[in-house]
Amino acid sequence: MPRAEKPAKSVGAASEASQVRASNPIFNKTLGQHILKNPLVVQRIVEKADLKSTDTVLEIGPGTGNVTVRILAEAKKTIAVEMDPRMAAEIQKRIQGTPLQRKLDLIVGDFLKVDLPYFDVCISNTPYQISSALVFKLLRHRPLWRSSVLMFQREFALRLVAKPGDPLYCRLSVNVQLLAKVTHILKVGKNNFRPPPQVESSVVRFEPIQPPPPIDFNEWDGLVRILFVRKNKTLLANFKTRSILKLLEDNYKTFCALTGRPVPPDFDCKEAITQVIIDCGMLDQRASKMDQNDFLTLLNAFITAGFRFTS
Ligand SMILES: C[S@@+](CC[C@H](N)C(=O)[O-])C[C@H]1O[C@@H](n2cnc3c(N)ncnc32)[C@H](O)[C@@H]1O
Repeated sequence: MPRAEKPAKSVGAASEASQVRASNPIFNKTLGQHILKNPLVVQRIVEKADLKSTDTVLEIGPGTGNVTVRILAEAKKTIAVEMDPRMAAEIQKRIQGTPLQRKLDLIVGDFLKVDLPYFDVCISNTPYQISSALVFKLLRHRPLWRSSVLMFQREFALRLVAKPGDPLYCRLSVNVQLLAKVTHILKVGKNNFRPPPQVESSVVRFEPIQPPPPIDFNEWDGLVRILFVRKNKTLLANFKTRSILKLLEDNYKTFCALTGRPVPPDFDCKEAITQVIIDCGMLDQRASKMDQNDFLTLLNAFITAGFRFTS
């Protein structure tokens, strides 16, 4: 994987960032190349990342470097992963011979395929076509980082932050909120980009939950997937025999005992929840890995997904 050369130069000040101008390449829409042309939006994004001068920043898709030069001016080091070699050449040309050059480590490759190094903060005007995979790659990266400030298509951003009861609440919301605190921080209109995309955009800030919840993420995702796929089904219709209900009830009581959760007087939900647990191979001893908050998030997801709990 080629990396940018790093000749020794002195560290630059913030004002130098604005003097380093981009040229005008032909943009490839299939790679999501919509360059942020409004310096005020760039500034807001970088401000929201609360960078320290000691930080190593990961930038995904630096493009021609409009965001990169700002980050370079504030952080100790920037690792930028860019898939398009033409863009990588642009950014190298842009900072060549400036004090910013020695602080950039440019990786030319697909973000979804590269091994990520350590970083404190991630900032990106993301390529929207890989939004979901990008988010989960970041959230499952170890060691965990401090925060990420990322631009997405507006609807995707709203799904990230949606709460139970919101029509946009979905598997993505449940899974992301299990792993991070997510906040919508800025709406960005189409005209702030060149060329303008067809959709509106939003900036979202992530702070990972530390320590990460002690559950197997793939098992958890399996549960949530079933919740949303079976939307509007009557759960009791899924039970082949009534005898299974006794088994499920025992499982549920074990689960409550293990997690210190009182068994609710209205017991309808437990059948549904335990069924999901069983469907995913998470019998009582596996379920004990979930804590009460995880369980309640799951319960909320269940109800929001439109399950009816009676026959
Ligand atoms: C929306 S543009 C952002 C450009 C620049 N950061 C800005 O805001 O002006 C997305 C950038 O991500 C790059 N890109 C697309 N897919 C990528 C991938 N899988 N890995 C790394 N970079 C990618 C594109 O070439 C493009 O430069």
